Amino acid sequence: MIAHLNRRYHFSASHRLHAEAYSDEKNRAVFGKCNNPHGHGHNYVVQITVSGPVDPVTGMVCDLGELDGFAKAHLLDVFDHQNLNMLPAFRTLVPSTENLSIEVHRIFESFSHARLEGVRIEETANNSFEYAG
Ligand SMILES: Nc1nc2c(c(=O)[nH]1)N=C([C@H](O)[C@H](O)COP(=O)(O)OP(=O)(O)OP(=O)(O)O)CN2
Ligand SMILES: [Zn+2]
Repeated sequence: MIAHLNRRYHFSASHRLHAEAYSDEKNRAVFGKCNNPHGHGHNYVVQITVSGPVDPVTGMVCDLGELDGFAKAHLLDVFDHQNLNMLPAFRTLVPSTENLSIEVHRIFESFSHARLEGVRIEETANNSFEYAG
């Protein structure tokens, strides 16, 4: 019996949407206020979905503690209170939430206690993005 487990994590980070391939003028035209050189911040909400057989003894897909420990070490300790543009993953990649979702998915592919089904990130109350690999 396969079940899905969803878990939400929160971190705050700043970013600037800016493509090196574009001129300053085109960056301003494409990204608007999000191209402000001083950046701006978000309180990101990351939802991780994993799946697996329900263990007949524990009744669990996986122990939430295992997922929380992985998220702390590989997500929260890496992204919280950081400037996303300065992180290795986004040195040459625009830190849009689409790209952030793909990066977080890449990270959680290494979680070994259940199968990663997808990543959903809320950037603001109005914007959310999903990536399922
Ligand atoms: N396709 C994408 N478009 C945009 C992204 C993104 O990640 N992918 N991100 C942004 C911004 O980072 C921006 O900060 C979001 O701003 P905005 O759309 O204005 O957000 P809200 O509408 O929720 O906030 P308001 O204060 O109501 O404007 C932009 N586009
Ligand atoms: Zn933003």
